[in-house]
Amino acid sequence: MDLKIIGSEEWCIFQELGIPAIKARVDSGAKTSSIQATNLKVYAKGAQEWVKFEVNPLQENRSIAIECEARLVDRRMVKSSSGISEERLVVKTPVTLGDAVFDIELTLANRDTMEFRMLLGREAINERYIVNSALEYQIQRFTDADIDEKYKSFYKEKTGLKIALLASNPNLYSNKRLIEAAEARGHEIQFLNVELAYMKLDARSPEIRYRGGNILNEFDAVIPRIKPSVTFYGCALIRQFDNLGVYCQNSAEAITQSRDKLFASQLFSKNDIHIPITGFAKSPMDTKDLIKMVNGAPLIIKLLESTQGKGVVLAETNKAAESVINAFKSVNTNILVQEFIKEANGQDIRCFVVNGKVVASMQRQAEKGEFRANIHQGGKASIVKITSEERKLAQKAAKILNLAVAGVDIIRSNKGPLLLEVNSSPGLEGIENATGKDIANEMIMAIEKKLKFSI
Ligand SMILES: Nc1ncnc2c1ncn2[C@@H]1O[C@H](COP(=O)(O)OP(=O)(O)OP(=O)(O)O)[C@@H](O)[C@H]1O
Ligand SMILES: [Mg+2]
Ligand SMILES: [Mg+2]
Repeated sequence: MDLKIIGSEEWCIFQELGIPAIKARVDSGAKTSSIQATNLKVYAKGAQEWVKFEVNPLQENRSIAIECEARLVDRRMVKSSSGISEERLVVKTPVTLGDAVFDIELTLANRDTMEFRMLLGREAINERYIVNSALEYQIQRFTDADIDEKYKSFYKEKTGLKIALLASNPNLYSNKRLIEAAEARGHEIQFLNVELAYMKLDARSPEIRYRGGNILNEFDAVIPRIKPSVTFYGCALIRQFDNLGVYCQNSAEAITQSRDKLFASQLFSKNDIHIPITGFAKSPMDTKDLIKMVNGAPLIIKLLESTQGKGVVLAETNKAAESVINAFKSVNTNILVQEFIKEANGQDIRCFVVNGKVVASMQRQAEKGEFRANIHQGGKASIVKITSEERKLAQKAAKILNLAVAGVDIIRSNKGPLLLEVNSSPGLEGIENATGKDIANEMIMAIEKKLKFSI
């Protein structure tokens, strides 16, 4: 029999799979051929089992994913390099090598760390070819221009950005508004539940996958809306998106910093941003002096990690302050002790900062008999005109924490405006309703601007 010479690398075509060209490493050390495949789904087609899978046919390019389907002919256990046995699916489909077309069995390798997206094994080579590993492309040679031409139709023309909304509840007002605003501007936006995404940490091919194995690799930007209870995991995910080159509207570092009231307060005082006098101590032995230090009762005690005003307490007398502080300490809870700004009369100001500018602001008035102005504590929002000092304070605070989107809370005191806190996922409902402004749209436009995308 007259056997053809085959080199160490060859181009294969899979007409039925819809793969116009894929470079294979000829590997006589492997029995069965294999192809890189992700998102595998087995299904029944009549009496047969078939499998759907995606192939990224070009090396070092995950932007093209071809959806394939082929008949499942076997399931085999293979030992991975880590020694763990895994089941691999084997499909059968025709392959074209130059003039020859023949059926080939392919193991679906569910990983994309392969340098070559395909390996051509002995079963396919034997009785057809003689391998001369000193040579390449003996069957067919495709130039870069040939490959560009073959894949031309796969490069979709971009009409908008692909944005991921990384949050927990798609039905929240803020999340619904962000989805609406992105779509209104012609972008594609996908809701991702923080807790359903998972990561692969690897220097060569880091990944983020989502419930069911889908690889998330097509996003241009992420809007993080991380609730406090998932800060740790959410920030790890944001860092992973960042590592993959995806723009994150607020960085993991910025979110982490802003969530730690003590750390944020230290950053503020270091940068000459005025806050109410604040004390922090570990030992209960100097509680009396701690109270004196912040000008005595009435004073405010705050849990380090609190939201919606839930962990903020007013102690009216020194005695009350002392027992509350020591009670928290006895259960090892970190708290801040803060002078009470009585003259604020239960009011505070929320400034919504986007890309360094205050885009809206509102005043919140606490319910009668309550000092906390939080909407969740029954506070009422209204429109307010802020002073230029307040505007500068809000913008500076967001800048110091490096937050592109921030809800900056300010309290008006006899000493002038004081910074209360900065929120990295400020709610949209209160401020949009109070001001009538389209803040969601501002946030989407801010992403376009950062990515230099014009619509
Ligand atoms: N030192 C203070 N003096 C007077 N009032 C204060 C003081 N600190 C906080 N408040 C009031 O209590 C409210 C809640 O406080 P703070 O914003 O620090 O807590 P929070 O639980 O983090 O709320 P959120 O993150 O939801 O805005 C403030 O909006 C303000 O109305
Ligand atoms: Mg807060
Ligand atoms: Mg607050």
